[in-house]
Amino acid sequence: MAIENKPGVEFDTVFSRNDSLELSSHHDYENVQARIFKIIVIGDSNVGKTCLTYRFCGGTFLKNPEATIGVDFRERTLELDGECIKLQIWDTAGQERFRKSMVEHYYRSVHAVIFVYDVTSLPSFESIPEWIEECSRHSVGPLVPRIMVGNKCDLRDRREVPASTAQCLADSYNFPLFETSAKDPAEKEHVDAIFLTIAYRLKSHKPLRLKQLSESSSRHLWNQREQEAAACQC
Ligand SMILES: Nc1nc2c(ncn2[C@@H]2O[C@H](COP(=O)(O)OP(=O)(O)OP(=O)(O)O)[C@@H](O)[C@H]2O)c(=O)[nH]1
Ligand SMILES: [Mg+2]
Repeated sequence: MAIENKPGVEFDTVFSRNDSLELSSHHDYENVQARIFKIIVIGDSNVGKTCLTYRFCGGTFLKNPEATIGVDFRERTLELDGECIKLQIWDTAGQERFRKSMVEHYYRSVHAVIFVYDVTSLPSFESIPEWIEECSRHSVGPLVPRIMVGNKCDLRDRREVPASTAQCLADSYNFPLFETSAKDPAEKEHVDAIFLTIAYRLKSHKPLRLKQLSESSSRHLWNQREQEAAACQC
């Protein structure tokens, strides 16, 4: 469950000048040096972090997701204005017992942070300041872009968090706010747009170079072992 990088799950995406979106599995990036950016997705359990990241990287709504243990990795390569950029997305566990040994790894060398709450769960929204604090405690610099996402907008009659309240909180931190649904197919392009907003902001930032990819991959393997060990109750 730890490393998800199956063929067919990662999509290459080309953005033309007018930003219209085109998914393609035929682009050959093998010989292209992609800049790699690490994005972590944080928030209470059950808010839809896994479904959102799966929607972005896999293109579909993931039915019956299990609670994330430690972290799941997904990635998607984008071509922005002719430049190849790889977003390496860390889908973190919301449940304390599944994240405690991993927290240091989540925040290390992160390039952007997405805080997710569920618009139908006031407690998940009220937790956002704690997640923001945790992020700051782990020395994530002020220049690292942060955004807030309210998920499950499709459940209109169950909404507990008014958009205006969420906007006030986002404004108080100076974060952009997006509301969306990982489930509603009509929101698919909006989910893409959220990650695209981050990608454009990161384009001018210092990248994690390819050289570091192998180091980072071995860390993932190590993390996987650590998760397995943590999950073992014996
Ligand atoms: N209606 C609706 N349900 C959603 C949406 N996104 C996720 N869900 C449901 O919410 C539940 C939790 O989704 P996950 O993506 O596993 O939540 P998570 O934040 O990854 O949870 P942890 O891994 O425990 O931290 C699942 O039953 C999903 O089907 C959405 O946009 N709309
Ligand atoms: Mg999850």
